[in-house]
Amino acid sequence: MKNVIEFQATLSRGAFQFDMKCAFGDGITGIYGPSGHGKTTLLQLISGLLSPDSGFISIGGEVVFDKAQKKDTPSRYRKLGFVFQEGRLFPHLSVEENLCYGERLLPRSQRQIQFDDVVSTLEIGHLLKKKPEQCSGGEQQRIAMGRALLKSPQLLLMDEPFSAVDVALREQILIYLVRIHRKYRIPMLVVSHDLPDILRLTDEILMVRDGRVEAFGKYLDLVLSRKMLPRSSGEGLLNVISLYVHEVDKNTGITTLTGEQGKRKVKVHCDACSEGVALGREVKVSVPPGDIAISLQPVPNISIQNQLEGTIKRLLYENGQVVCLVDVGFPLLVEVTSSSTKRLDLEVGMNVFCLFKSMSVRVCEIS
Ligand SMILES: Nc1ncnc2c1ncn2[C@@H]1O[C@H](COP(=O)(O)OP(=O)(O)OP(=O)(O)O)[C@@H](O)[C@H]1O
Repeated sequence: MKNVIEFQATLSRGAFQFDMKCAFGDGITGIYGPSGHGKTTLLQLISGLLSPDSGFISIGGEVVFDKAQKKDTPSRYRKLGFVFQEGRLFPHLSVEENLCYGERLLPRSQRQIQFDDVVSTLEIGHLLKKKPEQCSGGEQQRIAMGRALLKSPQLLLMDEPFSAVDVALREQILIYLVRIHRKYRIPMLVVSHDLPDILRLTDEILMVRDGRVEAFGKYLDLVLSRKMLPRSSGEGLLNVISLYVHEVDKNTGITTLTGEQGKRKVKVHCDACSEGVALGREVKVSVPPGDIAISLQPVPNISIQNQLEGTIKRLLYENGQVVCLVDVGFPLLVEVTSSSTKRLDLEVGMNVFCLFKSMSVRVCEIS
């Protein structure tokens, strides 16, 4: 995969020292880390809102900052779109004028993304004549995304796009972000301190701590290399699995999803799949590792519908909790207490059943 962004920069802000080197490809990368550790600073440096003390930044092959060459392209000339936490729309302009704001800075020849196309992708056509204050939080976020897209950017930067909205709207914003990425193939850097939100979008994660890159890679690799184990119980981890719609039972509302994993067919029941999802469609679902129980045998006469058989591949001990990686045809992370691990004599190589309710399976993306 070609790197779209090459980044190396230092910045001193009082006691806070920022020093990062990283490169990003054309997919979605989640920037994850605790509050105050430099996630926003990274985006601000890439966008030109802040100037590094030293370093080099290139976007899409174009050098936008090079301390040695005294080059520092002003933010408005960098080919990127920035979506802030709270949207930051111009209150005195209509939605339509807000959308056109970014586009207007571009010569016509460089406008690769069309206004009507963006309006229909983000479903904001009915809002065009309104003022931002007359729009809901989720609508304002979509307008901000539209404004960023209409700059025909080579890169989209999203700083906590979910934090100012409630849970239901978060889901919607996630869906629009995936839609934008699929349609326009613009690389995205998405900052969040909520790991599940990031994982619903991507498994490519840059972990930031103390102004530095703590780790960078695929989510499961980071977990298995112990770089991303929860520091406290209930924090963070999530299974995100791609499956296909196999059957929808209209009477019970239960959807059966399947995945062809090697020679095995794995079935997962879920009751959150929206009506009208066509058979055969690919869906991404999430299951929290803490919602999964381990049993040594299948359990008959129980309401729990999902009982996936698999083999324990790894046991990772952290803070009295155990994260167990079970291969059920796909890798499944399961959180168990260390006392249960002892009681069941769980070991690598054992055959087990992973039990979880259909209600624990949440759909996070329908392709
Ligand atoms: N304008 C500023 N002047 C001086 N220091 C600042 C300024 N803005 C932020 N900082 C400091 O820089 C550090 C990194 O801040 P940054 O906003 O990048 O963190 P973050 O990881 O994005 O946090 P959050 O998740 O809370 O947004 C913090 O210690 C913060 O106090």
